[in-house]
Amino acid sequence: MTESPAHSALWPAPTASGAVDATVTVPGSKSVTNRGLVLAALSSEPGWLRRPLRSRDTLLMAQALRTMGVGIEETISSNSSPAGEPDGTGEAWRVIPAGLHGPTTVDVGNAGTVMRFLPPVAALADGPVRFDGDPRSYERPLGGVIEGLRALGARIDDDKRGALPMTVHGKGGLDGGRVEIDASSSSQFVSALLLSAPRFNQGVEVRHVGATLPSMPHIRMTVDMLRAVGAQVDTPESGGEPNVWRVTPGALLGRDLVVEPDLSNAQPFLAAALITGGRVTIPDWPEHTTQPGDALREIFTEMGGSCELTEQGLTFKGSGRVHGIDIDLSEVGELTPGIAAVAALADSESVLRGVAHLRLHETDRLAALTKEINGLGGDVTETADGLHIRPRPLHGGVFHTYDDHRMATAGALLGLAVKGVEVENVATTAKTLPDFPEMWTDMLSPAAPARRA
Ligand SMILES: O=C(O)C1=C[C@@H](OP(=O)(O)O)[C@@H](O)[C@H](O)C1
Ligand SMILES: C=C(OP(=O)(O)O)C(=O)O
Repeated sequence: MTESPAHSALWPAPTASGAVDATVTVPGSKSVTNRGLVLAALSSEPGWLRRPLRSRDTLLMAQALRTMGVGIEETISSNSSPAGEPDGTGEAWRVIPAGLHGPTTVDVGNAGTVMRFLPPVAALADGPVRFDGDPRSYERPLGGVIEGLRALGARIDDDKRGALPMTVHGKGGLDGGRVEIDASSSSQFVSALLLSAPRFNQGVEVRHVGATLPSMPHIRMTVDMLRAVGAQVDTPESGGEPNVWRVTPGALLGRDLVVEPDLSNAQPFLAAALITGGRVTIPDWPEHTTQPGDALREIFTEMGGSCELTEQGLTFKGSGRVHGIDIDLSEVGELTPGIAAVAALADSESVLRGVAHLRLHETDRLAALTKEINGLGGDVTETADGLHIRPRPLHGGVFHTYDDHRMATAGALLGLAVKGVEVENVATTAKTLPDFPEMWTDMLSPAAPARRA
């Protein structure tokens, strides 16, 4: 299977020579793009995804759907609306649903969204679909999806019991019904079963029975996007039982979806304003969103900045001071590496809590952040469910990334304030933000041109 390239190349992280002042256009959301692709593929009519994210995770998703029979046409123009009118949105993908079929093999890379969202789709296909991916994908939790699908009527051969690689023996449909799963290791188990559920014969009732459930905004995103294509979903928030979601069977509509910028990928740029006491504007920041990255407005304000949402986008200003923070990040776990990097440069200690499940992300993020920040002279300790960060004067050195895009951007952040930081394999940012090194350099250049992704 395709593995992320083993780059040992070192990228000298640029030091900021002063306060940054830039406008940075951030490409589309990974989470929205990959949900949009799955829902469009399951619809009863063609649909459009505009400004999709083009990165390793989303190209793997598109390729996997294609190999199961779905048509995905990529167009890059300013004239790509269904009516042929100029719409100015640039890249657009037209998704043409078709009968899903095997036999085929899906490469999940190390994309949680691909390895969790697609097995239920494969259960609807006619024929076997083999799932394989990067070595790390074998270690990431999948039990809730496998056991959940079995309970709903699917046949799955998982050679290693509860993990990849595995084969889903699709029968062209799935009974569906009630299922209990423990999604404490990943909210994506719940999202996965909900996304395909309108196509299950009986829909689904998913009951989460574990002690904790991370990343609730991502489950809300799943529910919102299902409703936007015509699905009927009952949730705890809509008066249902706690930890229970129900999806009614029914046809999904082909829609025209404009993908929001990825607010979690906006994090390093906002953090640059905070660390340097500068100012960064992110155009197209949505007024309302389910993306967890929206929480950065509050989190980085508490850490010493201020922000304003205008027609130009979100403008975040640093004050020249960076404060530590004591915070439960369970809802927004994917923001942890960036927050940890900022916290290591703060004027007081930080405690980051509620993120034990990060040990099973792209890498063990708690161990990796501790080791790499301490390798530069920091003082970070792992707790049972997070990190305790005591800022210390840092020095240069190699910041290892463990094939984790968010480790690479965390290293770049430290490099802004610390001379001689070299980020190993910055190319791993291709998972969700292939242009990161170029965008970072542009942000730091005196002219700081506004880039259109
Ligand atoms: O559903 C999604 O799009 C995601 C859910 C979260 O996963 P976990 O609940 O496994 O943390 C998040 O960390 C990941 O980056 C994207
Ligand atoms: C945890 C992440 O990704 P994945 O979708 O692979 O779980 C992430 O992007 O921080």
